[in-house]
Amino acid sequence: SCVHPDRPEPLDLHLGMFLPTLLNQATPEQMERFFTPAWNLRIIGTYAQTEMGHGTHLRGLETTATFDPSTQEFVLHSPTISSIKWWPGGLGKTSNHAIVLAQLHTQGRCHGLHAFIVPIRDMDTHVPLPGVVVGDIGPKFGFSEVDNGFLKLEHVRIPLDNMLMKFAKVEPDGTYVKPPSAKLTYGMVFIRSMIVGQSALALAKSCTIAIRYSAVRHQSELRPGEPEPQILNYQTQQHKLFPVLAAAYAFTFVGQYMKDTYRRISGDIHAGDYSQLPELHALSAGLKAFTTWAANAAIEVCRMSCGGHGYSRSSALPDIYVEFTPTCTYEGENTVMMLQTASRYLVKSYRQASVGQRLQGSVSYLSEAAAQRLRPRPVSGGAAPLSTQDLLSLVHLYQRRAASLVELAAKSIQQELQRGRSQEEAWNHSSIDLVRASDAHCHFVVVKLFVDKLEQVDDAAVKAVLSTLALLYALKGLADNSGDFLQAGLLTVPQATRVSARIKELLEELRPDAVALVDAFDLNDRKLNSVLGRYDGNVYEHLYEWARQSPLNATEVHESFHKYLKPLRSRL
Ligand SMILES: CCCCCCCC(=O)SCCNC(=O)CCNC(=O)[C@H](O)C(C)(C)COP(=O)(O)OP(=O)(O)OC[C@H]1O[C@@H](n2cnc3c(N)ncnc32)[C@H](O)[C@@H]1OP(=O)(O)O
Ligand SMILES: Cc1cc2nc3c(=O)[nH]c(=O)nc-3n(C[C@H](O)[C@H](O)[C@H](O)COP(=O)(O)OP(=O)(O)OC[C@H]3O[C@@H](n4cnc5c(N)ncnc54)[C@H](O)[C@@H]3O)c2cc1C
Repeated sequence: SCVHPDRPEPLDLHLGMFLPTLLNQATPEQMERFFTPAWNLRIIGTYAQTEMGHGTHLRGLETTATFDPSTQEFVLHSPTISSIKWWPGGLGKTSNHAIVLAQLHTQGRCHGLHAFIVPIRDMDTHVPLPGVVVGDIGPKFGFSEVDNGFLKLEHVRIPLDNMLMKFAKVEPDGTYVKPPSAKLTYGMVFIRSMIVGQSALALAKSCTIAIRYSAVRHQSELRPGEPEPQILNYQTQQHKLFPVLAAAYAFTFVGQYMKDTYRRISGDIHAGDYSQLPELHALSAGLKAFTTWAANAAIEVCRMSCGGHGYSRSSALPDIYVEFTPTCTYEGENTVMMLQTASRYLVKSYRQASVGQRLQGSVSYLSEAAAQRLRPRPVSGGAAPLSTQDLLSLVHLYQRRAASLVELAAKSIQQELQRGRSQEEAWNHSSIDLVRASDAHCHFVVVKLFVDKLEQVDDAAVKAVLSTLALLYALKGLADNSGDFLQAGLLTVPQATRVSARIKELLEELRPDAVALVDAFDLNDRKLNSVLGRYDGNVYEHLYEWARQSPLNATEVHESFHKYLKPLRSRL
């Protein structure tokens, strides 16, 4: 539950990053010395990587760890104001240790970022240790339950074996031993993989609340003289909420896939096979960005679809938004993650496929596209016939859109180079296309995984309704991104018109099952914590009860009347 907290907590980083980083990067001796007491909450730790001046650019982090062979110690230091560690969760007041990422200096050379366990508070008194200046960074957009903190280290000494040495090592004489792969020290793949499941949970909660409320809320007049209809009967309300419902199912399946893939590949890595790490990094970075951006926007759609009561904290939707939205920033800012997937994986794979290499994994379609490019194009050149009913043909359409946008980005870089720009400038001047390519690749992966999952469903009725959701997810994505498909020659204007008509039919088909489909998430009232989303639908009575509990209603006449209003009146 540590990486799927219902509400942010000060121990999230201890459970979600400090312990997993020890598991991934500590030696057996260090596990003994640190993991056991950390598991028993004697040691409470955080993951202190980001500094005031750098969060994204890891190579730019300034904190130093300089090895002193005369005392067999590292000296940890924050050399500048911008090097002060800034943001780590639980750092301000809760943690007594931190895994500090610092530039390792030994024998006069810098060997880049490595992880060090630094005690920061006395284990008994909790007073900051000598050379440690630590505190909370102040109020934030949300996460008020978490003491995100700052940490300034003033020549703090720690023993040699406080550096996490499962991969890289420093010998007692200061000799640096390289890790088997420089990429192993990056980490963060675990949390990014878990965040995909968090996106699914945020969507499931939000659409459960909004769809249940839309089934009990009656408003306006559909047919003159008839009773006010459920707002869920309005086509616009269905058009807002049913694609979110479909995405909640889609991301649930992607979250499971991401977790399984993380487990499989990290197992290989522990066995010394690093070959799949690039795929895991690219997939976790891209899907973390894709699903959090989509979920972030969808939570707001759900809130606004509940009208005024959606803006009340009683709906829980404001809290879901405030707690979810930083996932677009932390654990790798989304744009940067999309660029990683494109530049470090998709374009590299495109170039390998272009010289005939057979690709594996989620980019195997780029080999197919490369082979296609070598075959003579059909004279018609037009878009293939479009079936708005056949899921496999829609998966293929998404695959071709992704291949087309990866090619467009790769060609943009080529054109920029031909204009005489440097490598770096050529990439920067193609970064909008690179992000679009990553987005299209991730979208294809999500649609494909959704359709693949249907093959595992035995119950015919369940398979039918999930297929309707998958169709809606795929066609809505097609409609929302019709420009990409039209530009790639994968869609014609008449076909786009048919897609819009089919979406309306699907909304109508889903209407009878909508409430059952959110009940199927099985999110109990305690977990939802929402008056609007109550399972019993008894909203108004509980809304009134909730309001009466407001602290402002503790007295009939609030003290502000006597303190401010009355004196003000007497002066007018
Ligand atoms: C409960 C939990 C709540 C969560 C609270 C939030 C916690 C946090 O936010 S912790 C801090 C998160 N911070 C980040 O994620 C930092 C994001 N920035 C980065 O990851 C890096 O700066 C990055 C990747 C963008 C660029 O790094 P840089 O050193 O320039 O690497 P770059 O040159 O792009 O790539 C070098 C190689 O490493 C690979 N690589 C990069 N990152 C990774 C990784 N994480 N894993 C594996 N490989 C990686 C690249 O694919 C590339 O491989 P190749 O050489 O084969 O192409
Ligand atoms: C709630 C919360 C909790 C956090 N918890 C932790 C924690 O526990 N531990 C920890 O170490 N950190 C933590 N962080 C910090 C977080 O990891 C960083 O904020 C995040 O990595 C983004 O880095 P930054 O803040 O420097 O933003 P920047 O990288 O400065 O981003 C600002 C803008 O610059 C753009 N940009 C940056 N680089 C590039 C590029 N190469 N190409 C194109 N555009 C670029 C970004 O897209 C963005 O639009 C937390 C942050 C938040 C909000």
